[in-house]
Amino acid sequence: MAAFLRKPLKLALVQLASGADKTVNLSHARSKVLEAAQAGARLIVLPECFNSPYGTQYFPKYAETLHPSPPTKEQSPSYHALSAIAAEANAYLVGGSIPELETSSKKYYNTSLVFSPSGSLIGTHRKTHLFDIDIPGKISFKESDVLSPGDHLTVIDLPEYGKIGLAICYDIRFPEAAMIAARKGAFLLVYPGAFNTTTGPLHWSLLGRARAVDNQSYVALCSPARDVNASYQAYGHTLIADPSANILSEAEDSETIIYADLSDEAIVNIRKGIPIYTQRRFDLYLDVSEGQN
Ligand SMILES: NC(=O)CCC(=O)C(=O)O
Repeated sequence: MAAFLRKPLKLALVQLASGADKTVNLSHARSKVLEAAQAGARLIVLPECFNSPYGTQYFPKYAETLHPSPPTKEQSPSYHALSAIAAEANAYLVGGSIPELETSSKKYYNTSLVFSPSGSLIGTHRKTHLFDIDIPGKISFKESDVLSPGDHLTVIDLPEYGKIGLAICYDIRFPEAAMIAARKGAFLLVYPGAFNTTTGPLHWSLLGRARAVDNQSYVALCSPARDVNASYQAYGHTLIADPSANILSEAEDSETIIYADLSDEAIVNIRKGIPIYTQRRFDLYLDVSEGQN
């Protein structure tokens, strides 16, 4: 069986505490990413909306312009900070997500930027499924009041290691995207996310483990730390599941970094033992990865 993960990889997820001041958030993210790199992590992940509070009222205020690429420092301080942090850490960096304003269409997106250890941008993902829910008496949220959905699924090649699938938070509820990334060879599915204290306890861990067991891939969910004074309280519980859907590491709700050592053997062994990859019945149902480039 071909290697999915070409060599062992230490993964770090930073459950970052951020507030209203973007400059402070960027500088705090830098110190936590460097701490993770110092501990040996070579792939480091930040949370959804890592440099701002999360909420529709905040997206326009914190939005940055990413096109034409590369943007200027004025257009996107976060782009430049993340690029510099990745280079300083000498690690791959999934820069959580930031609100993006595409000036030509005047549309806002929830966008993740991924940088290589040399600080080059190697991938982006615009959240494709917007978080529009209404659970009476509990939580009502409508990202689509402000945001537009992305129109691409995202798989990124980390040359020394292999491929990762990247999506954002609510995207995890749609198993097709994860399955497509895994069938394209992703060893890891990464979700910067910010579930809340209603749906978090219900589904966060379940969804992480579900995507792992469906796809026999590693899964990483990276949340902001909970801020009890925020209008939207993130669930926290950043976690890493292995390809057998065991939780390798899980945070509580305060700021922390969690780590896991990923290996190809864990993927190969579960796929040998429970060979769903060769048992699918595409004569009975569609292969969702068919036709996806
Ligand atoms: N930021 C998000 O997309 C939140 C998703 C969420 O909480 C959910 O239950 O799904």
